[in-house]
Amino acid sequence: MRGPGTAHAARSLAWTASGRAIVDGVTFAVPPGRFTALIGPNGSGKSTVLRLLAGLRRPSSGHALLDGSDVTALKRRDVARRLAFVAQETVSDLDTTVSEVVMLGRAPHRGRSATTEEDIRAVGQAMAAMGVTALADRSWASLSGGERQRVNIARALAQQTPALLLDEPTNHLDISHRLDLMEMLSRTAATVVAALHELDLAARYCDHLVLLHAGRVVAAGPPITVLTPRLLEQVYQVRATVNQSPDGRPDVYLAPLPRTPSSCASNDTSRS
Ligand SMILES: Nc1ncnc2c1ncn2[C@@H]1O[C@H](COP(=O)(O)OP(=O)(O)OP(=O)(O)O)[C@@H](O)[C@H]1O
Repeated sequence: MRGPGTAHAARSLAWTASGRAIVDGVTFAVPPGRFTALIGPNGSGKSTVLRLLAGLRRPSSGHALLDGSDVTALKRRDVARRLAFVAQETVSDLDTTVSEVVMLGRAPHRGRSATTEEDIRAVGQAMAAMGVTALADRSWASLSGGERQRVNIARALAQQTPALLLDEPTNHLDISHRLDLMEMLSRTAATVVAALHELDLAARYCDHLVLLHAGRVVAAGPPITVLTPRLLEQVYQVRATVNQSPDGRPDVYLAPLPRTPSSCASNDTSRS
């Protein structure tokens, strides 16, 4: 185990919207101090489960546990001292500088009191970790998508929580920043839970995967047990070749399923 990260768990979690079960009977445990990815196709419920774990959504039934307590029963400030959440979308027209955005991560620690040396140190370290120090005085509105993503993650790091919950943190990042981020998340002592689309990165960097499909858990465990050709075909409708690398991690190669004559006919609109 890497460090003193928090323990999170979903117990029979359900969330319903407009009469539709979006998350349905989801149960899994997040190993403390490890890097867990929620994977699954678009609309499978990854963001919803992440928000339920963060206490940002109230389950229709079941429980999201943070160190054994129902997260919705805890005070927001207590939760914000224990977990930082990075959302998928960012507000685009904030009239504020990058260093002010990162300083927002200190709010759970300082409340309304004046900025301390510790706040300044935490903000500086977080900006350095995400390579955004040179952007400190830039206006948020002027940043590119990838720069905003890195600043948002810096804000979460400045919160100095024992857990990081991130919704598609690699969004907008170029390949080198993606790898740097995954490396950092795999090394931190904090518990990390991230919704991810890149199965190759999940295979290489994560300790634990939870595969979701239509709001339910299809499989959970170490990457080698979850990223199997059978499960990937069943959930993503792709053909997967999986080899085990010397370090025991899966090497995943994905290709489209061969098209059957009937699927070709139904997709071909040029003759109609
Ligand atoms: N407030 C809402 N009202 C109605 N439907 C919703 C609501 N929020 C989410 N959904 C639906 O719930 C399903 C799961 O959404 P969610 O964002 O959790 O999926 P996801 O796995 O994170 O998807 P993606 O990979 O596309 O980001 C989707 O079909 C979405 O349209």
